[in-house]
Parts: sequence; structure tokens; C-alpha cells
Amino acid sequence: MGKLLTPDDLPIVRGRVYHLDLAPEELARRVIVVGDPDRVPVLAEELLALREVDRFHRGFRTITGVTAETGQRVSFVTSGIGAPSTEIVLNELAALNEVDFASMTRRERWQPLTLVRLGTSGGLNPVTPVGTLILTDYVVGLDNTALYYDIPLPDEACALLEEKVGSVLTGTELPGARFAGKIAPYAARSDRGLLASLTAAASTLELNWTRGLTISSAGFFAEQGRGVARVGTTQVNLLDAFERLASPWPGLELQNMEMEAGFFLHFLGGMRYRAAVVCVVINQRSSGVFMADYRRQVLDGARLILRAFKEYGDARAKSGALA
Ligand SMILES: O=P(O)(O)O[C@H]1O[C@H](CO)[C@@H](O)[C@H]1O
Ligand SMILES: O=c1cc[nH]c(=O)[nH]1
Repeated sequence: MGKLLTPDDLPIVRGRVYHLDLAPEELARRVIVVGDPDRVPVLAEELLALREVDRFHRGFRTITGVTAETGQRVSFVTSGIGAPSTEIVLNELAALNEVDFASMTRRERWQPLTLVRLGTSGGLNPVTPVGTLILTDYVVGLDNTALYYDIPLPDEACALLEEKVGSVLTGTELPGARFAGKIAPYAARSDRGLLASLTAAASTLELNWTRGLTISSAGFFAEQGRGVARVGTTQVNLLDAFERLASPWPGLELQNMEMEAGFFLHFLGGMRYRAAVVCVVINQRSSGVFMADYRRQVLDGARLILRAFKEYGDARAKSGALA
């Protein structure tokens, strides 16, 4: 028998996890995770033929159902904004998948989940137009939530990215700043097979898309170079420095900045779940252009993900692996 979890380690209320208010059978094995709870019913209305579960608790909306186009069971789940909120959601999703709530021990058998974050992001690449879908190849996270999870470096490219983004931070520190040197970049990557399926699906749909490097910030304002509040910032001209960041190797360009991809890929990679990230560029940080209505692009992103789920599942079934 696995380790016994106490009701305080993993609070379960009326058979459901404490924050998401979901029971194990209410979660599909394929999950699209969005930041904004209002995005969940939009996806459900447009894409589901059948709705089985619809919950809203602590700001987290979840809808599980069967898709009209691919006939797959999927869950649309809210992460909320930022790594700390995402940490709660991903831990509860993993517990729903792996823990037997009757005995409060890990089940002997479970299959990894397949999850894609579908979000919005700020554009950092002047040649990538607003409205483009970015498929994250690698991400560098700047939050410290991920640093509580001791997960091995996925590959040598991640080490190089950590070093490059580390020098951007060192080069933009305010001399004498109280927290100078305290922000520790960590790199992660999308699951290679899932990214390949997303890339293949994107190539067959007439979408504006590209792959690239994503930066995940710990916040929206100072952390993304927005000097709105009347207090000093540890980093100065951070955005300019990011925009000058040379491509770390041919084929990988810095594309966008958002707030959850880093933790998402770091944690789920460590769990050996299959995870990837697709974000719409809704603004151009250098020119100040901002697109407030991105509903169409988000739906395009969701259709792309559903198609990739299908192709990825079919390819795995053909190779003898469980989908
Ligand atoms: O549109 P979502 O998925 O929320 O993603 C982006 O939007 C929020 C900031 O406005 C952050 O969560 C950021 O990552
Ligand atoms: O600039 C942006 C736009 C969306 N989300 C972010 O985190 N930043």
C-alpha cells in the first residue's frame, strides 16, 4: 500500500477535491487548461456535443464533456492567474488521477494525463503579428513557485536557456537593489510527441501560428516591464533586454510572455504527464498595440489542440501504447 495521505495533505469534501470541487470520475484524461474561468463555457458551447459536468468553485470553472468534432472526452479546467494558482490546480488534477479517495493512498494503476494550456500572452517578437498562436517549444520561468519542486533539468538546451535569461536579469538589475540576484530562471519544455502533434495539426489548419520560446513571469506589471505603480523595480528596462535577446540557437526565437507556462511544463514534465502550451499573442509589447477581443483565436487554438489530442492518441494507439 502506498503512503497514506491525511485529510489535511489532500482535503476532500463530499468526495471532491477542495479547490476544484471535482470527483475523480468527473475528470477526463485529456485536459485543456485556461487562465480565465469565463473561457471555459465559451469552449464548451462551441466544441462540446455533450456536457457531463459543470462546476464553479473558488473561481475555478470546470466543464467535462464529449467533443462534437472528434468524439473525445475532454475537460476544460481553469488555472486562474499565475504559478501559485496553477500549482493548486495541477496538484488537484494529479490527485484526481492517481489517488484512491476511499483509502487515501496512491492507486496501483493509473495513466498519465495529457494537458495543454490554452492562454493569452504578450508578444515579444516584433515580426510576429498580434493574433498569432504560439506553440511553446521551450519556456523560461521567473516565478519561484516552481523552485519548490526539485525536478531534473530536461536537457542541455534548458541549461543554456537558464544561463541566457540569467544574464538578461543580471544586465538589467538596478544597482544596489534589495532583491538583486534573487530571481532564479528555470527552463522547461513541452512534451516532444504532443508538440509534434500540435505542429502537425497546425500545419493542416489555416491558422497563423509559430513555435518558439516563451517567458513566464511571476506577475503582470513590474515582472513584465510595466511601470505603472509608484514604486521602484528591481529590474530596469527588462522588456528592451528581452527583445534584444538573440536567438539561443537557429530555429528557436523568443516569442511571447505570460504567467503559467513555466510552472505548467516544469511540474507536469516532472510528473511524466504529457503537457504542452498554446497561447494567442494579444498585444505587441514594443508598439503598445493591444487586442481586447481574441475569442476567435482562442477557439482556433482549442480546435487545434483537440485535433492534436486525436492525432496523438491515434499515433500512440498504433504504436501499441495506451492513448
Ligand atoms: O489568458 P490567460 O490564460 O489567463 O493567460 C495570461 O493572461 C493573464 C494576464 O492577463 C495571465 O494568466 C497570463 O498568463
Ligand atoms: O502582455 C501580456 C498579455 C497577456 N498575458 C500576459 O501575461 N502578458
